[in-house]
Amino acid sequence: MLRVEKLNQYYGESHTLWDVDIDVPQGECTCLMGRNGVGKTTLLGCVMGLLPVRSGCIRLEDTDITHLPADRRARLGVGYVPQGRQIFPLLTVEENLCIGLSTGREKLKRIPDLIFELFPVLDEMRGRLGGDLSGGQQQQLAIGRALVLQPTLLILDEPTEGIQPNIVQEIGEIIRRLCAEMGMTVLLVEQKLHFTRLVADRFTILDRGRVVASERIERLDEEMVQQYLTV
Ligand SMILES: Nc1ncnc2c1ncn2[C@@H]1O[C@H](COP(=O)(O)OP(=O)(O)OP(=O)(O)O)[C@@H](O)[C@H]1O
Repeated sequence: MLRVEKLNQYYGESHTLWDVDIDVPQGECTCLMGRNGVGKTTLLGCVMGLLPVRSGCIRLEDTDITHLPADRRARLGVGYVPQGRQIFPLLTVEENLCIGLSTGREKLKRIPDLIFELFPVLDEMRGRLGGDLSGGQQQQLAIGRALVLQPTLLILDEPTEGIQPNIVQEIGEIIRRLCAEMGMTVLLVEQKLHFTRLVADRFTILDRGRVVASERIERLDEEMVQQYLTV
């Protein structure tokens, strides 16, 4: 579904991603892992079209998207939930959800019922300001807002960061449903190991901008955890 090949990225003269290859199969959840600063968010930024790449290739199904602007990628079905959620605190829940409607692949007129089915709390809080929601509810809103565009590939950057455990569990179950029941493809950055083992089918570990492991999640062993993930 998504294939990144020999990707190199620089911030100025600083070489950040080195010949990165990653394969994200259709209908599965792939987790990008690694310690702080290894390049996970940078890689997501490249896939989303928010950062230019120096060389290499990014393919979405049969389309080479390496040099397409971010809005074209969104229209091709790439949804993004950024780190820190970035919801609009002074807009209501409903207004936050509506933001993406007109930029979708088809011009959608209303928020799909699925969003409120997945996140009943957003239905209950439609009229409340985004800024009044708890951190967990804001994360649900950010995921809901990305789903309004009905993406085929959903990208999430640390969706459980700073969130209470019961909502972490709920978000995990929703990601599983998106893949298993709706055939959505998910690429996620996550640091919490137990959450990763719960939701991911596959993992890729980055270390200092390079891919050092790419396997099915059952193959994530203690040695890799110690070598590349433990701080
Ligand atoms: N805008 C920027 N300009 C220059 N260097 C940057 C910029 N953003 C990130 N970096 C550097 O690029 C490297 C990779 O950062 P990145 O945020 O992609 O890592 P990460 O694995 O997502 O880390 P974290 O888990 O802390 O979010 C780091 O050394 C970081 O300092």
